[in-house]
Amino acid sequence: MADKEFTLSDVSEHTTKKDLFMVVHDKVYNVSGFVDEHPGGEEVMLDVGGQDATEAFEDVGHSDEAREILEGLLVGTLKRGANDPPAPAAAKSSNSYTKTQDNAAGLGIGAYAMILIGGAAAYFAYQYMQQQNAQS
Ligand code: HEM
Repeated sequence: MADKEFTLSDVSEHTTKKDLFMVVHDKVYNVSGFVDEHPGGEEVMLDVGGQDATEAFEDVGHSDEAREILEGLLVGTLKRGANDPPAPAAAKSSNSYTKTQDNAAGLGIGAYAMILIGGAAAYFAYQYMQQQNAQS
């Protein structure tokens, strides 16, 4: 069922709360069962129902958990016709947001490593000096 192909006009026929489809990154999702549970409210889901919701979905910077839920709602792929608008550009806001977090974490680990290495170097230098003093 998940490899079924839909056109944008097929998707646009599912716009009610009980029968709601949306497109995210050229995949078609049946979100009817999830509308009531959506933490962002049903209003926004109904707004993009039957349409390409890629930008709306990415603009919010949804979590990985949200993406997992999305996978469970997959019903098929979008077949773009010659007259259809092109696919929106690949994820931007949410990705750069996660990347910033990754970088911050990376820096954090780097900083800890510096402190550890610096501490160890100071310790050995101190030991060395003690030895020198003891010899003289
Ligand atoms: C099937 C598609 C969608 C799924 C599975 C989904 C799932 C979720 C989940 C799990 C959250 C909680 C926060 C997080 O984990 O990121 C969330 C929050 C939110 N979603 Fe969605 N979402 C979908 C579509 C949309 C769309 C199309 C819009 C918008 C226009 C939207 C707007 C929001 C907003 C504004 C929040 C933040 C709510 C808050 O923090 O108060 N979502 N969504």
